[in-house]
Amino acid sequence: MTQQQPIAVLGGGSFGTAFANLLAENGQRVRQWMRDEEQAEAIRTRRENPNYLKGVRIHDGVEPTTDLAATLAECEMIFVAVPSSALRKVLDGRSEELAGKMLVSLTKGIEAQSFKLMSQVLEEIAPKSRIAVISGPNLAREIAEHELTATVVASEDDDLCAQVQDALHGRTFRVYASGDRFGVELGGALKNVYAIIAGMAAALGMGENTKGMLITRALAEMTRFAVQLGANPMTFLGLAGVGDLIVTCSSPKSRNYQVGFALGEGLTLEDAVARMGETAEGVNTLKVLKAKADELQVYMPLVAGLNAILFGGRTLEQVIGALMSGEPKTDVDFIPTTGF
Ligand SMILES: NC(=O)c1ccc[n+]([C@@H]2O[C@H](COP(=O)([O-])OP(=O)(O)OC[C@H]3O[C@@H](n4cnc5c(N)ncnc54)[C@H](O)[C@@H]3O)[C@@H](O)[C@H]2O)c1
Ligand SMILES: O=P(O)(O)OC[C@H](O)CO
Repeated sequence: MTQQQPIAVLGGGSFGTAFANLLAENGQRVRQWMRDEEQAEAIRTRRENPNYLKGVRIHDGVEPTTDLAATLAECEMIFVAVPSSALRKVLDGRSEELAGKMLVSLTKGIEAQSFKLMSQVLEEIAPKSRIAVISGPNLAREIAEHELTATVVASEDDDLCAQVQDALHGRTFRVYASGDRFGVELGGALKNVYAIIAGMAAALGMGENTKGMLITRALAEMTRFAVQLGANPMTFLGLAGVGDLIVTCSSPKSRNYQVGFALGEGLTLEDAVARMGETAEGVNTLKVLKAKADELQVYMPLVAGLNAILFGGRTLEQVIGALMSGEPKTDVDFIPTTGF
């Protein structure tokens, strides 16, 4: 009998660890690649990641490894969970090793210079591979602790979506499919910026009305931007849009929210990021998003306001004042009535 082929997860952080465990709990053999041999050895011997998701037992079906070439050679389905700043570095030059493989990005970020989403970077690095993305309201710790969770796998390749659904579906994890890879991935990247703002608002003790306004106007803003780039606005009404926006803007477990909270408490951006100690994609996304919104002339007052506070020397009070006294606007003006 042939042995079932292992599945790879690239990344030794919170999300890579949560996904490796999820797959192993579904009966898959998993190779979790990470760069740090000390961390891999600790997982091998203690069955716990020493740096992330403390207290979560790593399933025996997860084999940590630092051998990337062997991992890519052995696995057909490869989940990528390294930060956006590292993805290109990790896989560049491996086009032939990745040819024909199923590559699924879990990374929610935008490349700084190119404004490419991570699946677009994967496409460039590995043009002969099959590519999908996963995005949704998916806090790593909640997945690892078996809170009921849903996500979206998006690809133009229906068979790939079905195979990913098959690998991930379990008692506590449900996977919806979508053909809108760009919209799903863009939603996951953009919401991180608004989670920083929501964290700031929470630290300042702002009310529930404020939270409702913030999340709804954030959805308006990100959808307006996405439509300008040609995305389907309906995708933003799904799990990878409003679903992820709600969880990330409401939860102190979100690292982007934590950075915002620390900023609201008066820490500098540097100290806020250092105190949190994990990846907060929203900080880099904010910079590239602000530049792109300016270039495309898309009205994004929340992005502009946060950018002015973090990089423009404005105070929070000044920005709130400007946002509240802006010219009157229409409520739902961001979904075109035709064309989609
Ligand atoms: N944690 C979550 O709840 C969650 C949920 C959904 C999506 N994501 C996305 O997953 C991606 C990874 O986030 P995370 O939560 O695992 O981050 P993390 O901070 O928990 O871990 C990042 C990991 O990447 C590794 N890394 C950094 N640079 C590297 C490099 N050059 N080569 C190899 N490894 C490198 C680090 O050593 C660390 O193990 C992010 O884009 C994030 O937005 C995270
Ligand atoms: O911890 P964050 O802020 O990176 O958010 C995690 C996930 O993206 C939530 O879906």
